[in-house]
Amino acid sequence: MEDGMEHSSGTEDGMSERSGAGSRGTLGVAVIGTGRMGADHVRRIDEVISGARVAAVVDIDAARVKRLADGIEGCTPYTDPAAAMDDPAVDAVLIASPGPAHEAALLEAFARDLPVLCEKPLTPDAASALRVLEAEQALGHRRVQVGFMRRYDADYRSLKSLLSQGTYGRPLMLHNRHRNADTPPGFTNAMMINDSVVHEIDVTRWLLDDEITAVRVLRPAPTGNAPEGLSDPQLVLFETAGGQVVDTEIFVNCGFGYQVSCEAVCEGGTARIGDDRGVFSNTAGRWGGAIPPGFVERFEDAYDRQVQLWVNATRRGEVEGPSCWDGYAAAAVCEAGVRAQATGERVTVELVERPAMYR
Ligand SMILES: NC(=O)c1ccc[n+]([C@@H]2O[C@H](COP(=O)([O-])OP(=O)(O)OC[C@H]3O[C@@H](n4cnc5c(N)ncnc54)[C@H](O)[C@@H]3O)[C@@H](O)[C@H]2O)c1
Ligand SMILES: O[C@H]1[C@H](O)[C@@H](O)[C@H](O)[C@@H](O)[C@H]1O
Repeated sequence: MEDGMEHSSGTEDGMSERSGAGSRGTLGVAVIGTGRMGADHVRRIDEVISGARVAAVVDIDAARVKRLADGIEGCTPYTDPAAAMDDPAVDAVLIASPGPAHEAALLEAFARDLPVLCEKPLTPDAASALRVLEAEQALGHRRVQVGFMRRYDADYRSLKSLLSQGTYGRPLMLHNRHRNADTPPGFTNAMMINDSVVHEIDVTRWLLDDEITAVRVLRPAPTGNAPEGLSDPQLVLFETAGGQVVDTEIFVNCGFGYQVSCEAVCEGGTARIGDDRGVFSNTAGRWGGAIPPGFVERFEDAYDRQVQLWVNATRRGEVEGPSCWDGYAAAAVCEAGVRAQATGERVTVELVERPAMYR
């Protein structure tokens, strides 16, 4: 299989510099944060991914990591990320703690020159993302792949290749829809941008190969299904440096399931992904298909491919995929988006000059 997803012992090529990794032939991963996403990555590395194993699990919830580690051979539980990274069985780190905890874990990984797959967002604001970007530059080489997993989804990859090949001519606009059935407790207006729209920020930059320069947010009358204080849905508008306009409907309490779609409007036609997944049926005077309940089901293949390609690249001693620059640029757009949301104004995005390491 192209991405090396089948179970096999794999070949031994260029592992991380941590002693012992090469001779074991399998990448020992510490998963930091074992909640919804981290526990799913633990299962994925344990059951799906080839060439890697879960060497350590880390969470501030000691009982949780003990339970998880008990079910995995050779896996040690930790409550302190730094202690896990000092474990000689750990060659690489997957960060799946909440966004505000990412910076500290990233800096600990840099201090040990360990490769990292960091769940989105890189960090929750532009200043901390810039500190991470500068710390990685100080190492002199890339260490981080950011978990913008939509870049690994088959539909998004098809759309990207249509746009790159110019099949429909120059792209003029993107129309995105991003709907979640409901939100976890404590979900805020800022999280609608930082946690949810951050995916559209990344796919916009990636699909159009351009930076986002300004953001506006419109807030229609909210649904009665949203928790008190949450302005849901919202319409987020981006302008790009090349003059394209991108709209994103973010609706995180739509109630009926998980839907993500993207339509590119180009000079010579349009291309749309995300509407037609799975079995299409006709029965009892109705037609239609199923809507996945959540992101885990919708993007399962993308998460698998993202982690497998990270493991493959890491074992070759390389770093691929979304970079700290992508994480920083997304954080800067998010920050502008949160300001635009609060003020109703058009807010411009300020970026530092792109360092040579990320060109
Ligand atoms: N790519 C995606 O589609 C996707 C989907 C969901 C979540 N995420 C991202 O994954 C990350 C985790 O989200 P989640 O939904 O799993 O959150 P969660 O709240 O379910 O889990 C977070 C876990 O981290 C632990 N934790 C908190 N602080 C910690 C620290 N300092 N060190 C170690 N562990 C700590 C918590 O105890 C909890 O078990 C976030 O960055 C989130 O944005 C990505
Ligand atoms: O953290 C999650 C995750 O990133 C999902 O992919 C997204 O659809 C949700 O809106 C967000 O809350």
